[in-house]
Amino acid sequence: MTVEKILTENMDLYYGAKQALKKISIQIPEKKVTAFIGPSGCGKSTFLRSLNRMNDLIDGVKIEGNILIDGINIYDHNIDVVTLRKKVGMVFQKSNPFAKSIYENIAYGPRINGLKDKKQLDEIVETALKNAAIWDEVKDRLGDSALGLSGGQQQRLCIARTLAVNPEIVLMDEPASALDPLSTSKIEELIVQLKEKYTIVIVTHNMQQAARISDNTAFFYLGELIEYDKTKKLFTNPDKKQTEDYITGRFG
Ligand SMILES: Nc1ncnc2c1ncn2[C@@H]1O[C@H](COP(=O)(O)OP(=O)(O)OP(=O)(O)O)[C@@H](O)[C@H]1O
Repeated sequence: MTVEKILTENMDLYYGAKQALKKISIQIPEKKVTAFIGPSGCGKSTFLRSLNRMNDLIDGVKIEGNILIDGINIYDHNIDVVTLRKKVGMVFQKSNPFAKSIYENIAYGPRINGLKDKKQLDEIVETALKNAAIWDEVKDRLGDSALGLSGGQQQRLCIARTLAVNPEIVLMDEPASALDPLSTSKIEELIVQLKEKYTIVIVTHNMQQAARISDNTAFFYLGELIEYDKTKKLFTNPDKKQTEDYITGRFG
């Protein structure tokens, strides 16, 4: 049975006077990978960022409609955004490790949440690095700078850093687009493993990637959600002509 984790109803988003998202209604299931695809500028990242209120940081953004996570409207006035962002973590296109050791990158989040016990921190660091499939590559050099890792390793480190604060949802904005094919396939394998424990929502420009790793795919175009279905169905037998034109490479 699939359990709904995220639900939006008639969500509109404006940057000043410009409407970037129009009446987005979607149900995103728990512990699955959901991919957002569509041409550049169609609103995928904007929508993704709305799911942990990252757009709050941009002046002039206005949101209407509902965004519910576990049935709770995340834009309610009594929502604590810091707690929300712990529950809904985010990984960006460009890996952004801190200029600190590998260990400190992972321990940072739990520490600012008040954890001081060295043994517990060690355990969290190890588990997060294992869950992000990078432990074996770094276990003998946890004290080295994270900046000495390869691009693909840095991205898995950033995923580990996100996992270390125990999120339930991980939002990923083109997490592999800056990586070589081998690192990309490692990230893809990792994403498929992560859905055992986490709800994953990923923006990708790469349709093959969406087809390989996601359970459900949403196709956005000009700020609208055109079609949303099981990935297999959407890529083999889409209902809408615009979806078909996009996935067959006729535009975008
Ligand atoms: N901070 C901002 N201020 C004003 N307009 C913005 C801002 N961020 C995005 N937009 C606009 O909102 C629309 C949607 O952009 P968004 O980045 O969400 O699209 P996208 O589908 O993720 O594109 P890409 O695939 O190129 O990243 C675009 O027209 C963009 O110019």
